This record gives sequence, structure tokens and C-alpha cells, in this order.
Amino acid sequence: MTPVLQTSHADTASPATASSRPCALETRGLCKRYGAIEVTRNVDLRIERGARHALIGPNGAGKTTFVNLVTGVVAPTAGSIYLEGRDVTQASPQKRVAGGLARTFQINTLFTELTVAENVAIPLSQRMGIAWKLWGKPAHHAGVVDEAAALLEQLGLLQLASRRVNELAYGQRRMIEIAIALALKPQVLLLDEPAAGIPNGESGMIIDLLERLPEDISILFIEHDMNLVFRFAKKITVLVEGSVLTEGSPADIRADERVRNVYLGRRHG
Ligand SMILES: Nc1ncnc2c1ncn2[C@@H]1O[C@H](COP(=O)(O)OP(=O)(O)OP(=O)(O)O)[C@@H](O)[C@H]1O
Repeated sequence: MTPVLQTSHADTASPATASSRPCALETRGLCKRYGAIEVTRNVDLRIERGARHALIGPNGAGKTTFVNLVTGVVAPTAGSIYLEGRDVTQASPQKRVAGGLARTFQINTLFTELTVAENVAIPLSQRMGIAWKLWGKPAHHAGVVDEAAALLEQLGLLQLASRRVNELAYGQRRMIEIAIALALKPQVLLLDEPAAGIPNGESGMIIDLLERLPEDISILFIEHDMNLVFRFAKKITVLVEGSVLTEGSPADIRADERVRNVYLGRRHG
């Protein structure tokens, strides 16, 4: 079934036609400038439904800024952002979350004194409109408890449910952050360096988790760990100095000499 497009202006609508569904997330001509510094330069990016799309690039390329623009934390200097075909360029971060966009952060944002189940219960209860019942007795609402357990089980994390976050290894904490983002039931999930800080050789646990994510969720992830990128991504966009250098399949990107020179060459010799 073709969904009704609810774009705010016909002339700025996502370029989906009546016969095609809009893509999950799209930016058109996105720009961000801080004074004289152009951090995001005319970025056109399409995240297809069900995508496993990586955004890579050297340090300072503008990857996190791009995520901040898409989530509404930072306002663009120019350009448009479409979520499921709707122009959300002016929408608040909260409206974008309500519209199906969730993200994780590079830094840890968990409540470390609470258990894993309680951490997952917070966004679940907010989504279910019962947060007020939880303060003082977190995660004791039957619906929330059941849903938290189901989500953790789906992700292979149920054995951690009753553990306090401050008892967990760093990699386990990163996985709980992904579970929390999923508790918002997003259609589009932005993962900002899901493997950051995880010791070499342990990123496999993140890959295992990512492979368990529901297929219909569209995922854009920023990552420096090339093992993870090339194993998980079906499409890769390379950002350099705020501009898209190129995009394509992992094989295309691997074979692209420009990419090797500006990015992969630097990291992997
Ligand atoms: N608020 C700001 N004011 C000025 N410059 C900024 C601001 N935020 C980011 N920048 C600059 O924008 C550029 C891109 O930063 P950004 O963090 O988006 O890059 P990145 O690709 O995510 O880098 P990394 O891989 O190191 O996380 C950097 O040069 C950074 O210094």
C-alpha cells in the first residue's frame, strides 16, 4: 500500500512519486556552517527502507554533525531533511522521535545505578504513556516488564536484565544503549559509533547484536571499525571535509582508490 505523503510544501516534497514509496530518510542540499567553517556541504543522502547504510570518513569529516542535523539537535544553514517522506527540517528533536527516528550516542547515556531492565523500561514507559507510575518503582508495570523482557530476549540480552549497568563491561553497555533506542520502536535508527571504545576483537558482539535488529528498521551507522562496516553495511557513503566523496556497495568502496587515499589508506596503510 502506498502511504499518503504529508510533506509541508509540494515544491520541497521528497522526490518519491505516487508509484514509489518515499525512502526512510533523505537529506537534500544539507549544509551547516559555523562562522567561516563549512562542516556540512550540500549533502544529499538517501537511506532506503530496511537499509544497512554506513557513513564513514576521516576524523572531522562531519559525520556526527550530520547525525545532529538529522536528529534536530543542530539546525542546518540550508537544505532539507525528510523522514518517511515528511519534511522535518523545522521539527523539534522530540517530534522527530515521535515520527520514528531514534539514535544512539558516542558517549554513554545510561543510568548506571539502575538495572538493564529498568534502563530499558524508561523509554518503553514513556512511549506507552505510563512514565508517571514508574518513578520510585521503576519497571514494575506488567506491560513494561513484559515488553522490556521481550526486547532484551530478541537482542540476545535477556541474561543481563537484572544486572546493574555499573556491573557491566563497556561493550555490554554499548549494546544496552542500542536496546534503549529500539525501545522507542523507531523506523529509522542512527547509530553513532556503536563499537567505539570496545576493545579490538570484541566488536563481534556488536555485529551479532546488529544482525538481530528487525529487518524493517532502516539503519544509518557511523563507524570507524572497518571490520564492522564491511561486514554489516550493504551501502556505504564516504564523507570528506563535509562533502559526499562517493557512495556505493562495500565492494565499490573497497575498490575506490580515492577512498583508500583519503580514508582507508590513512588507517590501514
Ligand atoms: N559547534 C561547533 N562549532 C565549531 N565547529 C564545530 C562544531 N561542531 C563540530 N565542529 C567542527 O566540525 C567538523 C566536523 O566535526 P564532526 O564531529 O561532525 O566530525 P566527525 O566526522 O564526526 O569526526 P570524528 O570521526 O572525529 O567523530 C570538525 O572540524 C569540528 O571541529
